Amino acid sequence: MSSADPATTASSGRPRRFAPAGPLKGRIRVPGDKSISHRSIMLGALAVGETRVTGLLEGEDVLSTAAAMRAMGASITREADGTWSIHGVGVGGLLQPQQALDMGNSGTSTRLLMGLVASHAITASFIGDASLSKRPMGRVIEPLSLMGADFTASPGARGSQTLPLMMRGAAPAVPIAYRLPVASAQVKSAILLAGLNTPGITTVIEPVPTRDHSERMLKGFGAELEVEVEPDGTRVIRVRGEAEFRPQQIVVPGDPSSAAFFVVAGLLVPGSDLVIENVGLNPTRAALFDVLRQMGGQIDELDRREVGGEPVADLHVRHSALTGIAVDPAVVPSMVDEFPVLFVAAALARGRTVTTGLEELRVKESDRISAMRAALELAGATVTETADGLIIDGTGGDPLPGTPEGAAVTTHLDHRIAMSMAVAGLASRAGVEVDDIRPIATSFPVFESLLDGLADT
Ligand SMILES: O=C(O)C1=C[C@@H](OP(=O)(O)O)[C@@H](O)[C@H](O)C1
Ligand SMILES: C=C(OP(=O)(O)O)C(=O)O
Repeated sequence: MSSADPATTASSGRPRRFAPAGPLKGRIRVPGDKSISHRSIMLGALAVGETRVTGLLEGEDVLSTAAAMRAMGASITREADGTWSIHGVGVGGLLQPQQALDMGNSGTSTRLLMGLVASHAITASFIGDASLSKRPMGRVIEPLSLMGADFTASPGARGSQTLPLMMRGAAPAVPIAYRLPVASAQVKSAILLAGLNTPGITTVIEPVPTRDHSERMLKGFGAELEVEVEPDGTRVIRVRGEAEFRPQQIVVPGDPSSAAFFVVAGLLVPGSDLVIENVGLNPTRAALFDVLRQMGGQIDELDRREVGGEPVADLHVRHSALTGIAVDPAVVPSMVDEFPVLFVAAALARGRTVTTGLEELRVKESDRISAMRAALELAGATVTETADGLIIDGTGGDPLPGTPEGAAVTTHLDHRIAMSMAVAGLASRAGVEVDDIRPIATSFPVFESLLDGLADT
């Protein structure tokens, strides 16, 4: 979604009603993992020679990353069979972009690319859509400024720590040892990426583990990176700068955050029995499936294997009677994007589900705690909002009433609210009207066609 596109205003959204469905049956394959796709393009763009990527997610967020890396000198093309070919510029070789980098709706693109630019002698302006322009960038501005980068708020910014922002990188940048004040893989990755072109050793101290795709992939490309785990679980990640990258052949596994919508739909819609193939199950990502199993969800892993250095399995999901639980806040980073759809599962469970420790959800594409409270209430669920989560009293398996005639849930340019409420619609009596489904294309462009295909069979 281009930030220059006037259609990004909520008033001109594309609405859709998601109607109750019959059993979901069959086999589907969800697109590639968004986090891994972003990183394949960024790291491929730093390797001299050809990196080939199969299974890349061709969602708008990843395409924003690709456009930005092209603007900074990489050659990135898609071949007819869907393989992506990347010829990079070498670590330290990024070129001055001639135009503002349009990050669309993507926080990952913005924060990770700021990391890359921070240790190059280039200046870049970052712009984004209305949702991204509200999101906090102070969390990367602080460490990257310590490394020597300089940030200037542009006219029109809401504050000094939101887009549009102009940044001037520093070469040489200064290596830092930085303790993450917030559990964020984006902040961790921004610092590690900045460290690649920084002399010496850059250290990130991570008290609460977050997704580790950057660490895995940086090692694969040849960076000298080590992770030390302290007795209390704190991870100390060190990367040596002035790295030389070897181009890679990357196979991107299916995105567990996209599979999540079909897993919950399969659990909630009576009679469903489906297999979702090739789902990435990296332990730093897969906590939703464990939580749903604790609630009584029948989710079996078939043919567990490795794809592109990540654990993968096919997930067999059957309709299940769910029971509410208190979700352990320790799992939050390993399912941070899956809470909106977990709330939908909770709305149909028997008894109460309590979630805590979700402050970070308030600074995603929307405030996902309050957006989901409002959306579920409109669909007839019983929900209480707290400072750091939702308390949901489920129906015990009965469908939700659905949205009243003439009313639609508001998605606030947030793909995960739109898809979660689509799932709620399948498990409702009257259907759920969603005000704007266009944001779904940021992470899951084939969501509707997969859903409609399953419901037809
Ligand atoms: O590093 C990544 O690829 C991501 C990290 C998470 O964000 P935070 O680091 O802000 O938690 C997640 O919400 C986002 O969808 C993707
Ligand atoms: C938070 C998300 O993405 P990003 O931060 O990249 O916009 C998401 O996909 O749910």
